[in-house]
Amino acid sequence: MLSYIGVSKGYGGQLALDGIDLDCAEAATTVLIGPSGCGKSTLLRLAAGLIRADAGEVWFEGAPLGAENLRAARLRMGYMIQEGGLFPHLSVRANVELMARELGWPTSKRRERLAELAELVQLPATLLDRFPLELSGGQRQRAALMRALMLDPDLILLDEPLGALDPMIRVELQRELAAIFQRLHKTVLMVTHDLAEAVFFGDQLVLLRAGRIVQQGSAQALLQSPAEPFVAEFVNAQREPQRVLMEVSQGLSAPVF
Ligand SMILES: Nc1ncnc2c1ncn2[C@@H]1O[C@H](COP(=O)(O)OP(=O)(O)OP(=O)(O)O)[C@@H](O)[C@H]1O
Repeated sequence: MLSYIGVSKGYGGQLALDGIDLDCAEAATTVLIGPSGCGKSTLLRLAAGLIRADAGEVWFEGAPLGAENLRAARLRMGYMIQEGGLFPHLSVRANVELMARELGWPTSKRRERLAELAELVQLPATLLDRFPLELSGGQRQRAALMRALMLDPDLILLDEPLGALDPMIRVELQRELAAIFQRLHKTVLMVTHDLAEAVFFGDQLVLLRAGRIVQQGSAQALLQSPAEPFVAEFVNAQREPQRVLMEVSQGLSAPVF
């Protein structure tokens, strides 16, 4: 569904990604983890076509992403950037409905989808007519998630989607989202700083360091057979590494919080 083939990307002469080869399998969730600045968001931006690789190619649905197919591809992707990226001059409703309006969805269809998504992310209907600055950080994040899901995309790109949520809503939304992704066979590429969340969502975990993939595979492999000392260091730097390890060994039956 989405593949990176020998992808490198630099900003102003500084290499942010260095020869990335990665396959994000269809109907599976791939989670990018790694220290700040290792290139996670850059991988999402490349998939969304916001930036172009200096070397290598990004393939989506069997074709390399390029000027000629980008718009059509983008309509099949939902992308939630870090901090949400809502337009400040538009209400939540207008933000979420933006692309659906542009595509000519009738009002009834837009309203129906909006209500469905508001229920999913537990955003009270009374907040839909507010502007982003009139919401809390967690409410903004939920609105941004609604916008990313509005067109029912095949590929969902999520950059720290649940970071600003309070723990209770976060756990509930994790469960709901994971169930939806699975039920609707969504292909998801997600960034999180939280290893427990990565383990919960990820069919495949990809650990990056300084623009390179250090290890990729199942949570079990990553946690129980680290490819190099850095992997274990990264795991041990988490808030509760033992708990994450224990949950993994018990079969990932529940969110590890
Ligand atoms: N627009 C830009 N101009 C210059 N440098 C950039 C730009 N965007 C990212 N970088 C640099 O590229 C590297 C990778 O950035 P990226 O945002 O992909 O990292 P990240 O892993 O998502 O980090 P974080 O976890 O902190 O969000 C970093 O060193 C960052 O400073």
